[in-house]
Amino acid sequence: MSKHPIITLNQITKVYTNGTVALQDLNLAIPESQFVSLVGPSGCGKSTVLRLIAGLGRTSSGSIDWSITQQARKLAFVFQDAALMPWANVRENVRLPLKLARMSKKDSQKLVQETLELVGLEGFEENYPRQLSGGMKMRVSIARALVTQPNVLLMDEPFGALDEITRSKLNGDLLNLWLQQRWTVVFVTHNIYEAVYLSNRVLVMGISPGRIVADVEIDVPYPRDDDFRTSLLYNQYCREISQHLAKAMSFVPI
Ligand SMILES: Nc1ncnc2c1ncn2[C@@H]1O[C@H](COP(=O)(O)OP(=O)(O)OP(=O)(O)O)[C@@H](O)[C@H]1O
Repeated sequence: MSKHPIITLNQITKVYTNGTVALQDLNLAIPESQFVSLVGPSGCGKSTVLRLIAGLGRTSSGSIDWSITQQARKLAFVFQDAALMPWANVRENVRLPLKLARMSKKDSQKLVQETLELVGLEGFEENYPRQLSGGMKMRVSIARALVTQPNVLLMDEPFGALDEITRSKLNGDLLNLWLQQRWTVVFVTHNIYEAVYLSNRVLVMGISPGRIVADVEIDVPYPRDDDFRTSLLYNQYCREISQHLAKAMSFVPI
């Protein structure tokens, strides 16, 4: 993994028009190909960080610097809600961003099929969203992001609505894909175990104002498997992050 930052957030403050200070003086450098997770109490500004990186909304002060040109930047977003078009089958749902980019059906065909195979959706091309489980819908949503061949993947609690077994399977599959493709990933989750399993680095955010309170490197080689999930080291990382989180949460009125 390159240590060279692809994205640098410099002294970012974000105040929404209603006066909410979502982020204050946030500094963060994300190396190319890093898998970084953001965890923190509800309202600490995790989604705001993702949106600002995506260019959806302006910073109130500070800057976001990229080491690659705007043209070379290919960002894709995955949300918790798969937000599929109910009237279109899997293939057409995945083709949507290419269609919006005015790529012809013929040109997009191979790319769509390759992406469907990559995420394990071969054989489901003709299915409609109502015929798919929650996990399969999320696979379609991921495929729709990957079909654009991004170099930065922004994921906002993508597996938050899934049951544990499905989440665990998708975690493993996502890691395998990342190992092949090495996008830079910024992953928001409320789940510490998921964050530790997936990431090179876990950032714990605090609230009022939103800021980074801990930056923990998960110094464990990939591929990571079930042995890692049951290891002492894994539990130590989870405990360390949980303690940072508890401290951050102690300032949250419940
Ligand atoms: N468009 C907006 N206008 C005003 N306030 C907003 C807006 N979007 C977010 N906020 C506020 O900014 C703060 C940070 O919100 P954000 O959604 O980034 O937090 P989060 O950590 O992602 O929360 P959650 O874990 O609940 O999704 C919250 O207080 C939220 O209410």
